[in-house]
Amino acid sequence: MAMDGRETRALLPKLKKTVVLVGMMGAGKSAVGRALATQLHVPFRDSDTEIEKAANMSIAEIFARDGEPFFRRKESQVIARLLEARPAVLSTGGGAYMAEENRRLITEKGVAVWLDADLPVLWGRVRHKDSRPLLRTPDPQATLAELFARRVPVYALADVAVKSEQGLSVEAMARRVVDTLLTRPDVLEEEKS
Ligand SMILES: Nc1ncnc2c1ncn2[C@@H]1O[C@H](COP(=O)(O)OP(=O)(O)OP(=O)(O)O)[C@@H](O)[C@H]1O
Ligand SMILES: O=C(O)C1=C[C@@H](O)[C@@H](O)[C@H](O)C1
Ligand SMILES: [Mg+2]
Repeated sequence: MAMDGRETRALLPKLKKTVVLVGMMGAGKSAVGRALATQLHVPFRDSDTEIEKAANMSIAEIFARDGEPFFRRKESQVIARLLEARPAVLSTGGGAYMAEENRRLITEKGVAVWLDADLPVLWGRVRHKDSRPLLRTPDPQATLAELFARRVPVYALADVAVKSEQGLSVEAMARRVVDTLLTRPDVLEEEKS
C-alpha cells in the first residue's frame, strides 16, 4: 500500500509460451524480437543466428556452399530445439514459416506472431543490405515482390498478426506486440508482483 493509501502493485507480464515471430525479410523479426524479449524479461533467440553460430558461417555462405535445402533442414532442427526451452522470444528466418511441419510445431509448442508490413516498407528496410542471399538477383525489388505475393497467404495462417508501419519505431512495434498478446491470456498475462 502506498503512503497515500492507494494500492501500488507492479504488473509483470508473464509469458506462458514461446513467441515465434514470422514474416518477410525486413519485417523486423530480429530487431523487434530483441526489443520484445527485453520488454518481457525473457531470453531472445534467432534461428538465423543459431544456424550461423553452429556452422561458423554466414547465411549467405551456407546458401552458397551447401544450398537452400540444407539450410532449411538446419532451420527446422534449430526451431524444434529452441521450442523445447522455457518460454522466450524466437525470431525465425523469413522462409521458416513456409514449411508445414514448422508451422505445426510452432503452433503446438508456442504461438506464431506475424509481423505484417507492406511491400514498400519491407523494400525500404532491406534494399541497402546484401546479406540476404535470396535477394541477390538482377532485380531484387521484383524478387521481394514475388516472395511477398507467394508468402503472405501463408503468414496469414499465423495465430496472431501485428501490423507494422513506416515510421513506427522498433520499440513501439514491440509494445504493439505486447499489447496484442495481452488479449491472449493463454500466452501472456499480467500478474501481481
Ligand atoms: N518498426 C520497425 N519494425 C521493424 N523493423 C524496423 C522498424 N523500424 C526500423 N526497422 C529496421 O528495419 C530492419 C528490419 O530488419 P530485421 O533484420 O529485423 O528483419 P527480419 O524480419 O529479421 O529479416 P530476415 O528475415 O532477413 O531475418 C532493421 O534494421 C530495423 O532496425
Ligand atoms: O526469407 C527467407 O527465405 C530468408 C530470410 C532470412 O531470415 C534468412 O533465413 C535467409 O536469408 C532466407
Ligand atoms: Mg532476422
